[in-house]
Amino acid sequence: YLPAIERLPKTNQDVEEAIYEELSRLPESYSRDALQLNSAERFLSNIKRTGRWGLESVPLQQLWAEANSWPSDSQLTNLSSALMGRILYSLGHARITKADLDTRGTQLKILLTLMGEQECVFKPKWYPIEKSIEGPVYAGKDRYGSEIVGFYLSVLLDKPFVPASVERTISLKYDVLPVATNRLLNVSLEKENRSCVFGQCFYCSKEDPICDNEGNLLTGAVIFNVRKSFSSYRSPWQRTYKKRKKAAWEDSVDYCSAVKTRLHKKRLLDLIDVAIFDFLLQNGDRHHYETLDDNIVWLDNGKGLGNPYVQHLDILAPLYQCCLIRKKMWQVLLSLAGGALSKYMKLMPDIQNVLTEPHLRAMEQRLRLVFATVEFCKGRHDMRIFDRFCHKSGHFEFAPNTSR
Ligand SMILES: Nc1ncnc2c1ncn2[C@@H]1O[C@H](COP(=O)(O)OP(=O)(O)OP(=O)(O)O)[C@@H](O)[C@H]1O
Repeated sequence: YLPAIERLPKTNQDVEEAIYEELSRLPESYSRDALQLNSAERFLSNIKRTGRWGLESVPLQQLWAEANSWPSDSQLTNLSSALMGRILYSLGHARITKADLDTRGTQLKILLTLMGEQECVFKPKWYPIEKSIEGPVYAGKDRYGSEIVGFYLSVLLDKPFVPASVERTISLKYDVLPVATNRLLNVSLEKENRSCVFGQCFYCSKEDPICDNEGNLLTGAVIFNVRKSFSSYRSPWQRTYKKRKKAAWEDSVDYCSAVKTRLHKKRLLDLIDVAIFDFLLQNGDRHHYETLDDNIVWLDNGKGLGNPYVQHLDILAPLYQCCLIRKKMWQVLLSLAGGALSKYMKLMPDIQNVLTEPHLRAMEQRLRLVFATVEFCKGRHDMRIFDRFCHKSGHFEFAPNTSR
């Protein structure tokens, strides 16, 4: 055996190999029977409260007013609201009264206004859900299902920072173009007798429009548009998006010490929370992050669910380079072990339309990789580092040993 110091990984590749080694001997305790998740149970029972989606009639204006009152310093979405089911139902069914270009971001999206004056973002379905996206983690166009599964995953993680998101099938021909603004009409066309929109964005082109199918229908994600302004920051773990050029974080195992000098601890722990969420979802394109009242909001989750046969462990770099995790996040992750993640994901509304079995299995495997990463950190560092958590005051504290 090498002395401990010589066994310390020198590159990120060594770290990833060490994590896989930990995975191969992950303690049994990480496979214990699934626990009951109170937050998810509450969410599900609220959805079912008044029929499948909460069909009792509440005026739409009142409903949207409620949803718009949620975003604050502690949440974007009130996951325990009794009106949640009704809001999801309305996102999926309320009449579209206006449709406009959404020029934010780099990918095609449409800004819909629903009856009752609620704006939402429509991200279309570009691929069948079974399609595996090859190439780098950021390859391909948005996956609409990733936005929806991202919302459900935020429920399971008890992190209310993802806007409500549902699957919806609309008709460009009958629902959208008749109420479209001129600027949206200007970027629409007819192709082989079907209505299409090519939009206006970095990756938009007339040659690559999104179109109704032969039945004049188009499926996508309808995402509640949060009426707040966010501050945007470059992620310290941003990729270079160039094959031959590595980012600083990819080149050094000790990268986190530099980040710690620039960011306060709460922000760092927030970034680690998001990295875990992104890793589970395989959302590897968080080049920037946005905050509301100093909390990171988990917007733009459309690059997940690309390839269920690849893990992209480097999305977890903030965790394995800093070896810090918020205590609450850790406890929630433990409660998802032993199959609870799959069990609750399968209970989410219409999940089979957006999440395939291979993707769900991949999420389970990634959860185990998160556990293996924590085991790696425990082996490499003093256990107290891993046990650190953050008080509201922003100071690190040492918690009692939480090993299982
Ligand atoms: N549901 C929403 N509520 C409020 N703002 C939103 C919402 N969705 C997107 N935005 C805003 O629009 C911006 C662009 O959206 P998004 O990141 O989803 O698009 P994108 O095309 O994937 O962008 P990029 O390619 O730059 O990642 C976000 O950074 C955010 O500021």
